[in-house]
Amino acid sequence: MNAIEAAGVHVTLGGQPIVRGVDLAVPTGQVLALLGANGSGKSTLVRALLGVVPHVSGTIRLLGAPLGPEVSWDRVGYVPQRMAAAGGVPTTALEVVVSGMLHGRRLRPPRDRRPRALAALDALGVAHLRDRRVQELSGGQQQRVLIARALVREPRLLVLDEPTSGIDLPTQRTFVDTLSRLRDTGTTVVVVLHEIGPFAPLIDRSVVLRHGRVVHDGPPPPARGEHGEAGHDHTHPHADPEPPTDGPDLTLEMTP
Ligand SMILES: Nc1ncnc2c1ncn2[C@@H]1O[C@H](COP(=O)(O)OP(=O)(O)OP(=O)(O)O)[C@@H](O)[C@H]1O
Repeated sequence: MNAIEAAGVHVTLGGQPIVRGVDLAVPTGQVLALLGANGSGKSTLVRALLGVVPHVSGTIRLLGAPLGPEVSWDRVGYVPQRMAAAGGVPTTALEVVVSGMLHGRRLRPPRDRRPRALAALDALGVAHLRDRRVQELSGGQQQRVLIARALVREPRLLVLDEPTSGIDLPTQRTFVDTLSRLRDTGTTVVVVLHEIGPFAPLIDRSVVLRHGRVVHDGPPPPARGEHGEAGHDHTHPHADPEPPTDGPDLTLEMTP
């Protein structure tokens, strides 16, 4: 079975086409890296796949069910790129992680919530921050709390949007180890990255977006330091050049 099955997905934001006809089938247990320049549509695509932003056309299935209430959301973990403003409500790191155990059909956290949340924080090296307000944590610390919130669900599908931005290298390695263990249990992982970096040993497949379209789908590009190899320029955080804005796409894509 495919953990994600998307066909012909188009997303429009602010009147602009951002995702332009993406087909993506991710088999259960695969670890897929989604790469592309800034603005190429990576975040928008994963948000559409999870129903966070609407798609204007195409079909999406997650864990075998059409996007909607039939999806087993309790088994889907999502780490957004940034922590949404908590609206001034004081929330501790532990409370944020406990919230990861809630979903539409379980509005009360399980009895063992505290040890489970603490174990998840500990796996990311931030157990000592459990009682701190997340608003007062650094960006990297907040990011680790968000990852812990996604892991505590024991997801079958885990989607991470640039999870290691603002996280130091030793912690990135610890996180990659945690992900390896998840992969060994058959979890499907989709991770948006700028650089494959320490993730290299984990990645089974890479998909590169450009102007909201898939321009590469296959083995991961070579690691850093191999400049000049095919695919190299797509994996760096340069801005995606302005896409063609009018007329039939095909013609304009070919305009020099
Ligand atoms: N809510 C929105 N309204 C209008 N345009 C948007 C909105 N959100 C994103 N965009 C535009 O969509 C394009 C793709 O953005 P997206 O965040 O998906 O790219 P990305 O590949 O994830 O980039 P980055 O690597 O910088 O995170 C950008 O040009 C962005 O300005």
